Amino acid sequence: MKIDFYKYQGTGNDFVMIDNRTNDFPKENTSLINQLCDRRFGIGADGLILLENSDSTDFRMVYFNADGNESSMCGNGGRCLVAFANKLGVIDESTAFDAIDGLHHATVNNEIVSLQMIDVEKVNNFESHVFLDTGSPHHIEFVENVDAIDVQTKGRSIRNGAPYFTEGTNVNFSEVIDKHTLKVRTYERGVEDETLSCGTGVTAAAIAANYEGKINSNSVNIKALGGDLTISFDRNSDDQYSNVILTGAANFVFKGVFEL
Ligand SMILES: N[C@@H](CCC[C@H](N)C(=O)O)C(=O)O
Repeated sequence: MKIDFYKYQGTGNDFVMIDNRTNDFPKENTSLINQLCDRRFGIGADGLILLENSDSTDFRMVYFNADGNESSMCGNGGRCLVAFANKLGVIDESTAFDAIDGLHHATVNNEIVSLQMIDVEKVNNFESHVFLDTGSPHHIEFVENVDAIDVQTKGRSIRNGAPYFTEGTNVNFSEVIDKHTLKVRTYERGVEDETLSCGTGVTAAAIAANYEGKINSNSVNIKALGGDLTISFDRNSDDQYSNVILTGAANFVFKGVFEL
């Protein structure tokens, strides 16, 4: 069987996209997904995303990390999937779709996608870090010089250590550039490496910075290794945030076919 795929990237976080409205793709085949995402033996990507039919919205997002396992929400992947749905003609400029963490609204215009993320219900503040869930779990540490951090080594040890253990977490290191701007680097669970950008991660870093009073605005500019993003939000009460919108470029790279 031949399967068409499309490669997309959102600020350097890259994905294999498959239109699975026919349900032909064998999504229980973890080693196949892992191999398709492999940068030497496959197409190469941080994750693989299926666009599937939904009963109540325009489409459903099914996300797999590069290790082949289905995982929690991917913000950059969601933005890329919206651009893909637009390219396929499934949606026009605005959409509502289902993902593992619930309903998402989004708009796409000239490859710029704004994606509404889930509301944040709780921000857990510790002496050395902040932990919160923006659709995926994120540990955030604020540092003086993020370029000097060994994200691979430090991120991996935090991801596997207490209190996260086998379920793990994504790990973000963030430097405050000014009252509106953060630089963020992320070690991603399931990719088990630093990625060039992580949508749910930069969203978590922006909210953590607002919560800790490190930024004083409800619109935050993010500098990730792979490009720039913005996050806006409303702070409803002490640690509850809604209307969280992640905006940035989501670009088609190339398309191809593989054979099963
Ligand atoms: N790259 C993503 C996050 C993907 C999920 C993560 N690796 C996990 O398993 O928690 C993003 O852009 O949010």
